[in-house]
Amino acid sequence: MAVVEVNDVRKTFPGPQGQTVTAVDGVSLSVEAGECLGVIGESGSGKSTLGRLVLRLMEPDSGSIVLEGEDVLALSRRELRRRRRRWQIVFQEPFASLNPRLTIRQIVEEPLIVSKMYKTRAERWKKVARTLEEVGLSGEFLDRRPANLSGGQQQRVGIARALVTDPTLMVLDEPTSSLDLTIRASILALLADLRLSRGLTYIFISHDIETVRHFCSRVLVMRRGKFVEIGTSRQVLTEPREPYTQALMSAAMPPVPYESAAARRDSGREAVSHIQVGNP
Ligand SMILES: Nc1ncnc2c1ncn2[C@@H]1O[C@H](COP(=O)(O)OP(=O)(O)OP(=O)(O)O)[C@@H](O)[C@H]1O
Repeated sequence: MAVVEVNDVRKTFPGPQGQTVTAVDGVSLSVEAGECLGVIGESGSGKSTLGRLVLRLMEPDSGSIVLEGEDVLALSRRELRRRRRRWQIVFQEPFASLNPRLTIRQIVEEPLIVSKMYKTRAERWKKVARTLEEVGLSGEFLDRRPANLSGGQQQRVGIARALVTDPTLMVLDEPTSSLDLTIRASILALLADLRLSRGLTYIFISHDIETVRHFCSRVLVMRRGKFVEIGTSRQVLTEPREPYTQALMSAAMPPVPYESAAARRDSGREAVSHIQVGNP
């Protein structure tokens, strides 16, 4: 079943000199349950705008967006708020996306309050602690504030905040690009494990072609708001049809190694040799 069906979506913004910037220009895509679709393209190609449109965090000018069979654009604000718990986002800059005045417990609890998932605070706090544990943060983090955490820990909180409402779909908007290389690997390993253990569907937005190659089964290439090509990562990133994709690839960075727990189990190795999957 397709979790995401986007058809001919378009979004314009007023530009700085009074002109119109077309950020997303007639893009269509679909994502199957449990799949990870990578979205790549150079800076300004419309990837983040597309990610926000899919979750209706901004309104498209035209097109249709269907999530889990629901016409998202037909939902009232109230209905959308209720459904939001199933469709979440993880942002690029964890610190900027976390309210510095709140404790980690309050930050991760907030989506539960908004979605009215639990009746009592005790139930919510239990769920918050369980979710933080799932992303590798122990109870000692509950009463800390974002500024007292490392970048990797902050992004784990960002992931916990998205995960706490038990979503089916997560848009990951460059979730590791602000992090150091080794920390990046451990966050990617966490995201890969969560996808398998929870059966999550991901839209993974990234500049980093090698990460997308390892992380996603299919990839969509965008240029200046437009769809360039889509296909399996193997096909698009080994034998790209479009010259633009070839050009992107020739500017690509070396790979970030990571290994999911499932891959480690499958290969009979629990410990990871080339990266630290810890709690940076
Ligand atoms: N809120 C906004 N107001 C005006 N213009 C915007 C807004 N958001 C995005 N844009 C413009 O839309 C275009 C696409 O931006 P977008 O951030 O979606 O691209 P991107 O591929 O995600 O880039 P990056 O990789 O740098 O994050 C850019 O020209 C950008 O300047």
